[in-house]
Amino acid sequence: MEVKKICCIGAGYVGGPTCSVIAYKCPDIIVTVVDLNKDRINAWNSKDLPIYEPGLQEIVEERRGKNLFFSTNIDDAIISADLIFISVNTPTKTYGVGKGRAADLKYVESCARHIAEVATGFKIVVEKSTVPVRAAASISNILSSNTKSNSSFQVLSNPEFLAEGTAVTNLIDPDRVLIGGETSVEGQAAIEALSNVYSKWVARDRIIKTNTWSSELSKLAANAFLAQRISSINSMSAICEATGADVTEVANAVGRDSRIGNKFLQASIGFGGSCFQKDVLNLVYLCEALNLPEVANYWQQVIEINNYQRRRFANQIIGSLYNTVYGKQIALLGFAFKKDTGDTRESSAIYVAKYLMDEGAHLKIFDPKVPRKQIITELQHPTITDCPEKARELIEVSGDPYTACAGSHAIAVCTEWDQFKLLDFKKIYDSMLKPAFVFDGRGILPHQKLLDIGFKVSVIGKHRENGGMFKSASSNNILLPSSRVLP
Ligand SMILES: NC(=O)C1=CN([C@@H]2O[C@H](COP(=O)(O)OP(=O)(O)OC[C@H]3O[C@@H](n4cnc5c(N)ncnc54)[C@H](O)[C@@H]3O)[C@@H](O)[C@H]2O)C=CC1
Ligand SMILES: O=C(O)[C@H]1O[C@H](OP(=O)(O)OP(=O)(O)OC[C@H]2O[C@@H](n3ccc(=O)[nH]c3=O)[C@H](O)[C@@H]2O)[C@H](O)[C@@H](O)[C@@H]1O
Repeated sequence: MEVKKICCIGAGYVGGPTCSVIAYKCPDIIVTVVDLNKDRINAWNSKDLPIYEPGLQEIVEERRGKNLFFSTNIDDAIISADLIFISVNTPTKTYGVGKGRAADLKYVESCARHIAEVATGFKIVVEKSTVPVRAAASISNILSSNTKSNSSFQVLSNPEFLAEGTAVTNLIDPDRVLIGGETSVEGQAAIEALSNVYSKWVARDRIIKTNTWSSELSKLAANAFLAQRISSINSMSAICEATGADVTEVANAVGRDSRIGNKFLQASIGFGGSCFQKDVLNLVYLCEALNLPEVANYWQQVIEINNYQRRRFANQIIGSLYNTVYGKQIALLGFAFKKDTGDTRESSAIYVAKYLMDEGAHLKIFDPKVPRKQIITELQHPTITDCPEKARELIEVSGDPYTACAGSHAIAVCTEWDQFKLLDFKKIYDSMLKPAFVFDGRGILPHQKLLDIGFKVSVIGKHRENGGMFKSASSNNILLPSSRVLP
């Protein structure tokens, strides 16, 4: 079977870029991305796309109106498609059984019911969303229980591995494309049909074909392994700060072992983003449901270290500012969960801000891509504060980094935006209260230059000595106090 028309339900961070790239690489396929959210669809049809991804605007503008369409007419798109991607959100459940851990599949289920209701003829339904193992069985079940006499379905798993900020390059040149399906003849034919779409631009040997459950589990496993690496290096950063080691040197030495590899070893204030925490928790819940408590505990530790790292960074700031930040002004540089995106979902900056606000600090926040309203909404969320009015009084969103830093006691770098490396730090130093502190939670700033200017600098994973006070190799500028004294 040849796929000629694709419908994608869910015009989010995955559905939008993935289908734009399919439309770009397959001009003969008509791709329609649909969503219940009118504003989002309007934005996809405008100059201001709803998400920022380098290179995406050009691709959308090249194909939109030709073979790429964004619409709220979900029924029509389902009816005319040969292949339907389900690319809706699968957040952590906030209610009922599995609250705080299990994936909430209500949006996936509602898509399956919608497809069953309106589809006619044969459709390949592709699970693009990240789901627990065996979710495809539920989709199949809903589809087959509601099938009209003239419709039939094959369900595939085709998880997405793109990372935000590099979505377009990841989609154009993926490490692999994973397609899981039934081992039956019909299942294999459906796998082949989807594989033929990707093979228009992805080498055949990069398209991995597996059974459905392996595909679903591989997605959770990949995110768990990536998150585990970050928690591993962050756990090392704590040891580095308490000894004479430097986490950058350790990461380099460890990563040069080709069996380990050098990627994803950047110590930080903890991983953020909509998926790592959600998917690891999803895995933990799955293990518990499968009565595998030891495995569940193992993966739970990845989350515990991440929470610890966020808290540790905030505690370092508070400790260094003479154990109180009450009424003090702290500039947060960066609020997105990583550079090159405006996405703040589960950003570690939110938690650092929360811990500082809990101590009464005033925050001046600057991020090059996150709108002011979004920052305020995140910090007034009920999971972050029980008093939104008070939180509002403690937050000021600045339009540029210099305004954020002026009059501050300290700067905390929360996101690794390249532009922060090139700031005029002398100008910033002159505008701050003294002693002027910098807490580099991403290890990106020119530290020696900052020390030479007169800043007190603390870098995640860099050595503290003499009762926890830092000394630079070439200056006497004393940095972070810590809670412990070296033996
Ligand atoms: N954000 C990322 O970088 C990645 C996300 N994923 C996975 O992809 C899935 C989607 O994630 P995002 O795109 O980030 O989510 P998102 O929240 O940005 O987009 C999901 C969209 O689905 C729409 N939607 C929900 N139910 C619907 C329904 N019944 N009919 C029509 N539209 C509906 C929502 O309105 C929303 O616009 C999740 O399972 C996520 O875990 C996988 C890889 C990367
Ligand atoms: O399923 C998903 O949603 C996606 O999750 C991640 O992508 P993403 O969250 O967009 O971004 P990453 O580059 O993985 O960064 C995640 C977080 O880890 C942090 N990080 C990353 C790398 C590192 O060395 N250190 C570190 O702290 C980042 O700053 C960020 O907060 C995975 O990289 C993608 O493969 C996956 O498809």
